[in-house]
Amino acid sequence: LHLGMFEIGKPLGKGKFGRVYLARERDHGFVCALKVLYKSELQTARVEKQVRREVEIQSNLRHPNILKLYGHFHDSKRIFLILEFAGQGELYKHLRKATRFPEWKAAQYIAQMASALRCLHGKHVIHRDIKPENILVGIHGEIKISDFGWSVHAPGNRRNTYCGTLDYLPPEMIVPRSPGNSYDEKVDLWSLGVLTYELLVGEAPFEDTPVMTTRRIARADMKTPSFVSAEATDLIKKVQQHPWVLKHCR
Ligand SMILES: CC(C)CCNC(=O)Cn1cc(-c2ccc3c(-c4nc5ccccc5[nH]4)n[nH]c3c2)cn1
Repeated sequence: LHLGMFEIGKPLGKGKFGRVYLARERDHGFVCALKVLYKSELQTARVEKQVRREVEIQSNLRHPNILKLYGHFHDSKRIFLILEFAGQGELYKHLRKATRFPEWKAAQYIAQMASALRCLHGKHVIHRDIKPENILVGIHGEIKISDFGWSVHAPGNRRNTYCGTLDYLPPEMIVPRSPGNSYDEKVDLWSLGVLTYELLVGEAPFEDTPVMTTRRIARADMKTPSFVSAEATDLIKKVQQHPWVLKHCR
């Protein structure tokens, strides 16, 4: 595998590290998303180990709703990741355009997410960063979880710092808890509840100032608009009321 094998097309987006380009493999015309990471940048940010872990995690996952990492190679300065090309791009762009999705569409997306999470958790991988920005849409409208930058092999502990939106953080990653500070795959289920709400309502359930968001998450203080069906409200509440979640909130 080397760069010369690929024709590089338009930029597809900018991750926290490096850029992603549409690319086509010359010999067979295979279309993919080629992500370029600069070794110097990864060293400065001291994330080489995390990138190696993410590559190892993503390379071993085979699921229609998890973005595939086909392979990787590097030259003196850069690391190249050969990622699956998602034909319909980023989910959050579709969400912002539509404001909110009809229930049949949100329900299909959540079912696909639940299936992908069963696969991840089956391999004791916690994603920890489920949010619309990390979900892509394939050519047939199916969703693809991406960006395992924060995934860890369960059980995780809270010492890993976390940056990014608070909206999706579950209580136990916010509220100081009993010693041991470990949490498990259920953090992704909390985020799945938040994602369900956001797909149906168009904004996150605890969206507020950072301080208020933190407080509202810890109290599971959220209101669901009347246009959300009783069944969907029940599902979101079920995640909030789940004995495991409540136990960890006190
Ligand atoms: C090892 C680690 C640091 C990297 C592994 N994880 C990732 O690279 C996560 N990641 C995936 C992407 C990404 C971004 C955009 C796309 C696209 C895509 N398809 C599009 C269609 C229309 C418009 C925009 C599109 N972007 N397909 N596959 C992608 C993959 C960016 N970062």
